[in-house]
Amino acid sequence: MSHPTPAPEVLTPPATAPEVLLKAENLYKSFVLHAQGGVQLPVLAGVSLTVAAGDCVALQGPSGSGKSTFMRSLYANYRIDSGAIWVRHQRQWVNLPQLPPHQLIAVRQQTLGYVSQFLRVIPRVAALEVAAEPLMDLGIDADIAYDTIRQLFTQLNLPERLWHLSPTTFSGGEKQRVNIARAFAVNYPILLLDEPTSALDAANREVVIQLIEARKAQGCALIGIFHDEAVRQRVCTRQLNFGELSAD
Ligand SMILES: Nc1ncnc2c1ncn2[C@@H]1O[C@H](COP(=O)(O)OP(=O)(O)OP(=O)(O)O)[C@@H](O)[C@H]1O
Repeated sequence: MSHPTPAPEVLTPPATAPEVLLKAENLYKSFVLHAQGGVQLPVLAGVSLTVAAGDCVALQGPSGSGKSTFMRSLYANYRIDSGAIWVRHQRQWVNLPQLPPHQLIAVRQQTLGYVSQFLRVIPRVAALEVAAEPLMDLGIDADIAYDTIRQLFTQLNLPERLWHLSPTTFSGGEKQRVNIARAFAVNYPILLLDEPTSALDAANREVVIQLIEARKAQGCALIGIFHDEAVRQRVCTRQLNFGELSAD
């Protein structure tokens, strides 16, 4: 008598949650106005945020509620009063406020990118060089670095006649596109975006939305301030409301 062959067991792989790449814990930050009688201005009071690969978190809240302060603290531009900012850097967790300067530079070169609203320009340094600098700092071959930037400039519709000029005289939107090319040229695992489309027309806003979507799909963790609600709704997966204490 033959026995029925047991049906093979169907093995479904365990669902794995996206990897957490940044964890801000209980941030406190106040400004002390030394020139105005030492007045203390509390801005961040216990803000926490956990961001995983593929996430895009919008910082939301009224003007003056602390969005930029939080973002600058995440980049360690501002010293926080207390709390921790854990960043996944080269397969290890590092706490940004406690890093010695040379390690902070390494985190900013390899892991944590930042698109500020304003491009810092140096007279006589061409737009191509300004945008290629982060790639060159990583030791990328100059030909590859410049090719990457040419592609991004083309994608961002930055006229070729401007590429070899210093961005000193560029319009706001042209400077912003140089800044975006600079940050998107590197494959940072974490990207901070401070109003990346504020000076752009509709066509270039769309290009930036596509760049952000591509980064999300690659597993980048993004945190941004987007005053443009249409952009925010397209790219953000959730939001951190200032006034609330956490978005874990
Ligand atoms: N360097 C600074 N020194 C003193 N006070 C500051 C400094 N930076 C920000 N502030 C104060 O901190 C508070 C929060 O400012 P912040 O720029 O973080 O707000 P925001 O939510 O980004 O506002 P907006 O949407 O208008 O850009 C404001 O009251 C501001 O005056």
